[in-house]
Amino acid sequence: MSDEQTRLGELRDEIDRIDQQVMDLISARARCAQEVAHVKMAANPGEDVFFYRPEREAQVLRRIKEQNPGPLPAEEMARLFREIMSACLALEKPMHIAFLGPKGTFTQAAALKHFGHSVISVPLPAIDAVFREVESGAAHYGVVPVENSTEGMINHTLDMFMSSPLKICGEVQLRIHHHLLVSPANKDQEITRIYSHQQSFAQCRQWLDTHRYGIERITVSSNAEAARRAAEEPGTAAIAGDMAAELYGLEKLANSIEDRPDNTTRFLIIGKEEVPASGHDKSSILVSMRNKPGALYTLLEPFHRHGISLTRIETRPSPSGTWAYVFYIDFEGHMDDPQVSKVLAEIDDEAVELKRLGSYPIGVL
Ligand SMILES: O=C(O)C(=O)C[C@]1(C(=O)O)C=C[C@@H](O)C=C1
Repeated sequence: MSDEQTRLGELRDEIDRIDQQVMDLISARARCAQEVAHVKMAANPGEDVFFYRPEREAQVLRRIKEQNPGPLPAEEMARLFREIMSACLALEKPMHIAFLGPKGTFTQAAALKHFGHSVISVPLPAIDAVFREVESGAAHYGVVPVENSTEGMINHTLDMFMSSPLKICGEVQLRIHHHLLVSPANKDQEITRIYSHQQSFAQCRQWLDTHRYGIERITVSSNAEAARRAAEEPGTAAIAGDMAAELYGLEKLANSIEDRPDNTTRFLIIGKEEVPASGHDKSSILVSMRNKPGALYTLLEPFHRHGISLTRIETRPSPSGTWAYVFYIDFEGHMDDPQVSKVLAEIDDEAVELKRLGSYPIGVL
């Protein structure tokens, strides 16, 4: 046996021993999570038990990132623990997560990034259908896109909060990489049509104008639908992401064709519960102000005075009348924080309506 083979043998024996220890420790952790479930059920007999604890998960993942000794990158270590916690939660209670489908969309990728792969993910055809699924209790939580760094807000999601009783329980950001995809059978054929979602065409506009100018662009309901069509129709391609490419067995003609290298979409987790503070949180509100001079100043000034940072403000037309507006505001902090409570109390005095959409941990992964 060569020196190399001897050394490899020793190292692999060591890896086997470590794997056994890792497995024993993960199993001990899973038994602990089962015990946690019993404690939660005993404390709330006959009631809805919230097994999923977003604030606790955020704290665990933050600690892992802070204390990771290397050589694995902190992001990678957090992803491994994300999956371990996901499997532990599934032992407590299998979670049904509704998302804007079909299968293979970026929203599904976001749902799996946030909850891990041990959930049951349920594709639905529209944003309002995701809200309804969670409102009816058919799904425990929902995942919907809310804004893209290139294309701006997804107004349909914002507008749903005007009428829905659901709360925002979390957020997750996903780097969006679009690829030009073809079926292996069509690889050498001339492409005469490209399918994609309207947002993806917008995010790849310059690349398409430079590299595929003049080829017909056909807008469909999702990237995954575009990939499905490209898999079936000769002479076509799709612009979609990795999940859709994998699902429909497509090959990449061109990789990461989004115009902006930082192209990112933010998604919201919606559910029925209010989430306690995790120590690093964000909150969202909807406010409708009287239409009078200085209304926007009156709304924003308390945030400035109490030292609360706004992370987003959007204006939407109010459903109640012409030229009336609703402000959608995200800010740092939790609604239980004394400073935040003061700001909201002041706004409440001035606003026609203030709706608290929820406080939730700032996305960790
Ligand atoms: O701490 C809890 O409440 C648990 O249920 C345990 C645990 C975990 O595996 O760490 C599992 C699911 C929750 O979402 C949060 C954490």
